Amino acid sequence: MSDIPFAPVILGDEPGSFPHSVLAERHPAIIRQVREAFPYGPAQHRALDALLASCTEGVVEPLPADAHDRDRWEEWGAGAYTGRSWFKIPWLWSESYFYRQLLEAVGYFGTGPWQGVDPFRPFKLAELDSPETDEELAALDALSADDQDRALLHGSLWGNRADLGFRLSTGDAGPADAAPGLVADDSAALWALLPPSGAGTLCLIADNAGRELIPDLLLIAHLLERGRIARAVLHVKPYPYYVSDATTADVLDALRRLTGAQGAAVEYGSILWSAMTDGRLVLRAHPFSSAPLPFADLPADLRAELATATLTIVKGDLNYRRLVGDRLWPPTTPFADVTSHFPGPVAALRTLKSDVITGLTPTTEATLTATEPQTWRTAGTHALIQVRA
Ligand SMILES: O=P(O)(O)OC[C@@]1(O)O[C@H](CO)[C@@H](O)[C@@H]1O
Repeated sequence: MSDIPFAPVILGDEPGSFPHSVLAERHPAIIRQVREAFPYGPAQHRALDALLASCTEGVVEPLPADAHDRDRWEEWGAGAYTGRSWFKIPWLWSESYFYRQLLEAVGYFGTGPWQGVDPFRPFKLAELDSPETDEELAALDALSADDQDRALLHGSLWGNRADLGFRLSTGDAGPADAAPGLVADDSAALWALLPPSGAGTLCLIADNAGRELIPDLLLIAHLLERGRIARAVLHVKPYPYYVSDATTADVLDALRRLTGAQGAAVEYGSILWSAMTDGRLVLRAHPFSSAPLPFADLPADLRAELATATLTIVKGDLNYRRLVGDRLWPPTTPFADVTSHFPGPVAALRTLKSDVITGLTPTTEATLTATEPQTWRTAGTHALIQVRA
């Protein structure tokens, strides 16, 4: 990465900027929603009050002395950021730490009865049970064999619009815009890495549960069934994160949703069920998956594992920020340059929901800037498929 231009790390300290609005508005809204979603007791409400005060007007507070992951967070930078304003440290770090502290407040990591209760589960289940999910599953019945590659890839890509944290503060994404929906499309390179009769392994670093995870699972089932891969490793979060990020429990809920559906969805569900049973589909919930750090800092074990993959698909906006670095790159910075640290071939499937962007052509950047100067980076109305082989 030495010959690529310097780009500043994104902070949340500029009023009016997207990162500032996430810290100042989205996080308080998430605390409010979580508070209303469960009959939490007085101690949990007090802890949520304290988190609200800390994250809006206060400073980063340390984890409890006996927190199981206190040392890990020290390694991830807690020593440097404790005592500082949430707005004046890297935005990626602030956001991740917010979710860690929110789980602390509701007792997720405690030894009491709320241990392991996902504060976002009601939102995730509502989405999984929605009529939109029914429609998306029913649409599988109409897919011809020739359409499946493209439709399932695009289903997984645009499924990334279904992000509950995003919708909490903005409402659903709007209609398609003047500039093309796809701002970069390396799908030919992606398919070239996954030829029929492939014996390789796909790693998919998942993003959201529900209406994003279902199409991710459908894509995996399709690739296994078509023989484009022999094995898949699905990386999920070790604990609830960014409201809707997928955990193991969410994968199981999604799988049950498929097997309990009708038509083609059931067949996809049973492909996945048997692949999990016989070891062709493996789940991983590595602690680094919810680390506040870019993928350039992958720990050695995860780096070695991803190095063996035929292809790693990195889903979603947050994972894109971690893949290329959460920095204000010039939009035409080559994607291959900013992902040269990654241990193997990598594809990003992402709808644009934050300021980070790389790999655009000058023409695409100019069109977007001219037609949608305020919104193209963050509104979730554009998407990209970028590949570094
Ligand atoms: O990773 P995802 O689900 O696609 O998006 C996560 C997101 O909604 O959260 C961040 C702001 O909180 C942004 O990176 C992005 O807009």
